[in-house]
Amino acid sequence: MREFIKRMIANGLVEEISEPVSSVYEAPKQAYYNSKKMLYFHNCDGHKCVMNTIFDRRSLSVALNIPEEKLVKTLAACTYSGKTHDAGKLTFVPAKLSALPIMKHFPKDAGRYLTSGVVFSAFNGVENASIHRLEVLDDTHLIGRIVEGRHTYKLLQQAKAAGKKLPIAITIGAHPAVTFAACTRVPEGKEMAYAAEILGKDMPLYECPNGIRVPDAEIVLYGYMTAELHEEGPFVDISGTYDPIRMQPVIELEGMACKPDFIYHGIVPAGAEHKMLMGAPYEPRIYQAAANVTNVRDVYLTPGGAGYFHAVVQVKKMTNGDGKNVIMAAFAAHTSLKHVVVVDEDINIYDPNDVEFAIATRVRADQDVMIIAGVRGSSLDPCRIGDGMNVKMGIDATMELGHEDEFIRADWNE
Ligand SMILES: C/C(=C\C(=O)O)CCOP(=O)(O)O
Ligand SMILES: [Mn+2]
Repeated sequence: MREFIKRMIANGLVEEISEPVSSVYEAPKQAYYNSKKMLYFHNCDGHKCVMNTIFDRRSLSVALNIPEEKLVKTLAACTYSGKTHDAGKLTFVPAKLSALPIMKHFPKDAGRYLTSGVVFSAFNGVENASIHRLEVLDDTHLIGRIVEGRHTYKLLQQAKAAGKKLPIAITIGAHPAVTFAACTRVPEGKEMAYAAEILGKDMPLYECPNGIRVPDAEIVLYGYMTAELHEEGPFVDISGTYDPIRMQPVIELEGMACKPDFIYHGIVPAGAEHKMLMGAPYEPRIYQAAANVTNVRDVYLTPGGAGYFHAVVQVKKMTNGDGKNVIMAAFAAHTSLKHVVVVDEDINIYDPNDVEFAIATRVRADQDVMIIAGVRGSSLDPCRIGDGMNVKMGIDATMELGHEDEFIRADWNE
């Protein structure tokens, strides 16, 4: 993380704040409304703290060391083949969460939450790394929002079936490539191979006393995810609305390892960094899936769709009907996607007005709109049915092949 912060400072992308700021509401509120730079607080409850580490495509480009215009294509070409190596054991002291500036973000949140923690877990030789929001219960206990059906949930179910607790470790302030990889739905066990491939180097992993391996980070916690359930939430999540109370697994912490003068990383829910980390990792995945259907040019998860629920896919169709297959490919690649629009190469997918132009002039709703009911969506969608069922919509806003002249906008370069 520190090398990345130095590069962001060198790029003029960091605002350093020396005035004292509270971890309760003040720091999150500043990050929410001041999202054009990384915020580096030098006194957040007396600690160093960064927020908005990745807040737009330029900062993502700096973090991953990939030119901005090549991000989606470069990441889509990854094969999750990076190498890691064991680099020894970490030294821990007893866990004490109150020693960290863990933030309370919104007034009706249930309490303080770790929001940048990458949870590493392993069971029967299968490893996983994913970000989970973690509510603070006391100095040594957290409650994790562990979404049903995802990798961590599956490993916990296996541990419980074997009458065991799931060994876990949590990193705070790892390299952004680690966080980005942990936010990506990659094949089981491949998150750190993806991060190492992005970084272009063999990545050291350090062993915790419970056997879990973690990359370098400012703070490392280790312990066990248990079968015990506790109320978790309410909590403002990606949509900016309060996600409701659910019964979720309790995590019991044993140890904590902090770098001297550690830098804490906080992510304000529904802020720019949250939207980038929830959405950008899915763009290469949708790109890969759409590339199996037709010529795909680019993919964008839009901020208006909370960076997570809406995508625009830009293609050069080979045959009529490709648009509908791209819609289905996008929904398969990102199962929390709710609405997707497929457009041609002449549409600027980063300009909502241009996308709207395509919808306004190239869509006949009786033939170009695909409605899918009874499908699993995101548990974070306030209009979900139950805890995740939903209705999805795809819009094929591409021109009819052979009739492009009727749709292309006039200009003076003809
Ligand atoms: C709860 C989740 C993310 C967060 O807390 O920001 C994951 C949501 O997973 P879905 O599959 O979209 O329900
Ligand atoms: Mn995973």
